[in-house]
Amino acid sequence: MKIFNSEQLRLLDAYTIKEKGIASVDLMERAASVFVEIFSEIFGAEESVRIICGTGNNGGDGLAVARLLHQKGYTVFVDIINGNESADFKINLERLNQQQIPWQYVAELKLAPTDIIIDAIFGFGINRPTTGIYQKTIAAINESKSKVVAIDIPSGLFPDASSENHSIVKATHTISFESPKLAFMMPENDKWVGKLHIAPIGLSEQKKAELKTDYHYTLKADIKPLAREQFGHKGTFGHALLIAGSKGMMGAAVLASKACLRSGVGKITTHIPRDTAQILQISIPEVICQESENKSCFSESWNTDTLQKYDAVGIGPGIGTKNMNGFENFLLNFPTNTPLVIDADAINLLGENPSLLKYLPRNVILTPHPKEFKTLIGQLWENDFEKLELLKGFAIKNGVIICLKGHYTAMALPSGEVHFNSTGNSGMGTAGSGDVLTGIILGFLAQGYSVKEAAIQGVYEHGLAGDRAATKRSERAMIASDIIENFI
Ligand SMILES: NC(=O)C1=CN([C@@H]2O[C@H](COP(=O)(O)OP(=O)(O)OC[C@H]3O[C@@H](n4cnc5c(N)ncnc54)[C@H](O)[C@@H]3O)[C@@H](O)[C@H]2O)[C@@H](O)CC1
Ligand SMILES: Nc1ncnc2c1ncn2[C@@H]1O[C@H](COP(=O)(O)OP(=O)(O)O)[C@@H](O)[C@H]1O
Ligand SMILES: [K+]
Repeated sequence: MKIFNSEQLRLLDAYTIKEKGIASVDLMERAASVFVEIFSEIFGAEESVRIICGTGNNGGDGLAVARLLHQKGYTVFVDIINGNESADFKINLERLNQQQIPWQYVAELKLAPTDIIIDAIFGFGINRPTTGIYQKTIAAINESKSKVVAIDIPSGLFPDASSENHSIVKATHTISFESPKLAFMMPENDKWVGKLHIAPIGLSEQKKAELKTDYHYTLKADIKPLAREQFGHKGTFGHALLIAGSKGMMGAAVLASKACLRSGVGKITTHIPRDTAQILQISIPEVICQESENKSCFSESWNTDTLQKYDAVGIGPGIGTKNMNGFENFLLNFPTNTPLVIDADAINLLGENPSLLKYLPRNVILTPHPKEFKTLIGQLWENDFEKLELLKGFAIKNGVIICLKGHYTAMALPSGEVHFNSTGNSGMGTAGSGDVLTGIILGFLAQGYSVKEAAIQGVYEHGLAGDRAATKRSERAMIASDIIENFI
């Protein structure tokens, strides 16, 4: 799914009205009814609802929502912050009056206790930080004990730029129309957005396909697993090489190897430090163990020919950062066309010696978490929008795919595209989850997925397995092994 900016959403709105010949107020009605459908699945009619509206189209949505909830039997009360009224706002105010739904203009909002507040002050039309009565109202909403449901976007939040230090409504739920806003993908905005729901309102599919954006949100429909050939065998489903582990960190090698096998790969060889094979072999009998001649996981006898025998290579989980020479030697000898996934300490090694970046082969995926990303680029960022620009810049400059892990893992491609992942949960914030991801991506690469498919689909399926694990156990109790067990 594409993520559109506010300008594009306005275009889509206008085009849909023209193409489908529907009045803008009817599109507003559709948005309001989709909102009410989702809202009423979450909250019952016994809960009292106060709807706080601006006077633009977000406020108009609020008025239409008030009327539809009233018709469904909810007790509603509307507060309006006086301002320039949009045409569709005016129509909806008239409709509200016809139904005799109580409302008032507010000068200073004194909130009587209510179960739920619906926030309809500003939508994507916000163009400057909120001040005055708007700021005061937002503060009153945030200080109330009510649950808060934002229409389209929490009021005050900029959809396409950083809103640091602005006054913003703190929503428990955000029901957003048609596509998520870029701001929702940023960890710094988690506290405002709450649980995100996407509500399609039927904007023009043709126009959506035409409009170009760098930003995408991966959903089930975007996932196209490779067909498994009926006559295929372990020799055709790919042979992966994983370089992982060090003394005390063999669990990382175990988790990544097992996840790689579960991803459907034909064979995996796991290259580990000398005298550590027993741990791996007892944990996973299916793995081919290859011990290094030395105590690090880097072999001195590797050359391009030996590495070329594998369909894909993964390096990093649990390797430590002691052997820069070994890593350098590995990269210098790495075959140009073999896909490679680089994780964990291998990323830290690259960060310590950026001159090695030029030796990266063609098909590379890096999977840092934010701390590793900081080490890799050697600088910090002011806010998450700046971090996103740095991520894009890194992918473009180095011609690699880089997956910045987190709640909405961001995958930046050398083309400048960024794909945000929609699956996964906070239960995955547990040691070893990242090793599992490396194993899955490696397995996908070895089976013949392109680097783009392996990154996007690997991250999606990793999150999906994490969501299944959380359902069976709980976000609190699940551990990384549960992600592997729930990969199907
Ligand atoms: N996709 C769509 O295009 C649809 C949009 N709809 C709704 O329309 C909303 C956008 O409506 P509008 O463009 O009318 O804009 P808003 O309702 O978000 O804001 C209204 C106006 O407030 C003013 N404003 C901006 N920042 C301000 C500030 N800090 N202090 C005071 N005034 C400020 C601006 O002039 C802005 O146009 C969406 O978020 C959504 O809720 C829906 O009604 C239907 C379809
Ligand atoms: N709150 C969260 N929501 C969704 N996914 C998460 C969350 N926390 C962690 N994850 C996922 O779990 C994995 C953790 O990786 P990482 O930090 O490298 O762990 P480790 O180093 O312990 O293996 C990443 O894929 C990340 O996207
Ligand atoms: K809003």
